[in-house]
Amino acid sequence: MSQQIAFIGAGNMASAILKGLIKQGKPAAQVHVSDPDSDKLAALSAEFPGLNTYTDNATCVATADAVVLAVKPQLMATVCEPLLTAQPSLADKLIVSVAAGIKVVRLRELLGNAGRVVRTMPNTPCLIGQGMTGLYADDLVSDIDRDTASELMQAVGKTAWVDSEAGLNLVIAASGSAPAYFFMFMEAMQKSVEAMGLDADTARQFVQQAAIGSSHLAASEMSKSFTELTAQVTSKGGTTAEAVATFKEQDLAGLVDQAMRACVARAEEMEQLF
Ligand SMILES: NC(=O)C1=CN([C@@H]2O[C@H](COP(=O)(O)OP(=O)(O)OC[C@H]3O[C@@H](n4cnc5c(N)ncnc54)[C@H](OP(=O)(O)O)[C@@H]3O)[C@@H](O)[C@H]2O)C=CC1
Ligand SMILES: O=C(O)[C@@H]1CCC=N1
Repeated sequence: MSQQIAFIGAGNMASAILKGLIKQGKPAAQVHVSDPDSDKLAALSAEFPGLNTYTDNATCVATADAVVLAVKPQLMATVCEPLLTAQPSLADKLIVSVAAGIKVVRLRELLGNAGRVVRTMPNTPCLIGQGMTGLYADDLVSDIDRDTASELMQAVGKTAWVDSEAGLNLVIAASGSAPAYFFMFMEAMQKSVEAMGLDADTARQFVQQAAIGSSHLAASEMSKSFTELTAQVTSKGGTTAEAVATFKEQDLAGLVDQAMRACVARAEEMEQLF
């Protein structure tokens, strides 16, 4: 990717993607990033000499071929407004949004009918190159632009396209927000064994490594369903069976379903708000 890429916002997601790109060999001089926080920009510049940093978004996008919008959804309209008059026009650039709950049609409206808009939904494991990003674009977006967006997000993990925009809200529930669910589950496990007598560091080490090992096992055994992988652990009359029975009695699956549906409902609500 020999293009000039601009990031609006230097927060978690933008800095993860730009770091991934530069670590993959993209010259820092081809990367531009803007943020109101000059300390954040200085830290990135120190890490990546040659990186172009700005506190003015319009200047940041001026020479860019692709612009990554990585601000909070609540701020998107405010951030886009001054870009409407940017020269050259954003209509000539590929726009990649990482924001939850802002549809392509709204992004186009905010950006003066810019046609080349790709929506993406990454997750925080992008920070260590282990992310998963869902992408969506409509028929107005060319294969070349789709490839550029895929390449961009592959700098920080795996990617998959969804063929309807509503599918991206399901990606939020399944992947974008999902690290939080796993961390909460791990924390609950850690707290429980701590309460029963294990020290905090040891508890974390065991819970964390169990999660890492289980994820890798699932990924290396794609022919097995999660039910089959659970059965592999569950000895008849043994310990796991008791834990699994408790989860079933308390309807863990129902609780997870409720949480996932709440996540999707909020994404849909945000589509009306921002
Ligand atoms: N966090 C996550 O797990 C995921 C987030 N997303 C999406 O990514 C987007 C960014 O989230 P995330 O990276 O977590 O958020 P962060 O708050 O870490 O990053 C947003 C950045 O935008 C900066 N900013 C604020 N105002 C402006 C402005 N006017 N111009 C330029 N930059 C500005 C913020 O600066 P300051 O802090 O100084 O206000 C901050 O550095 C959101 O839209 C979210 O929906 C998508 C998938 C996962
Ligand atoms: O919570 C959020 O709205 C964002 C989108 C997915 C993860 N974080």
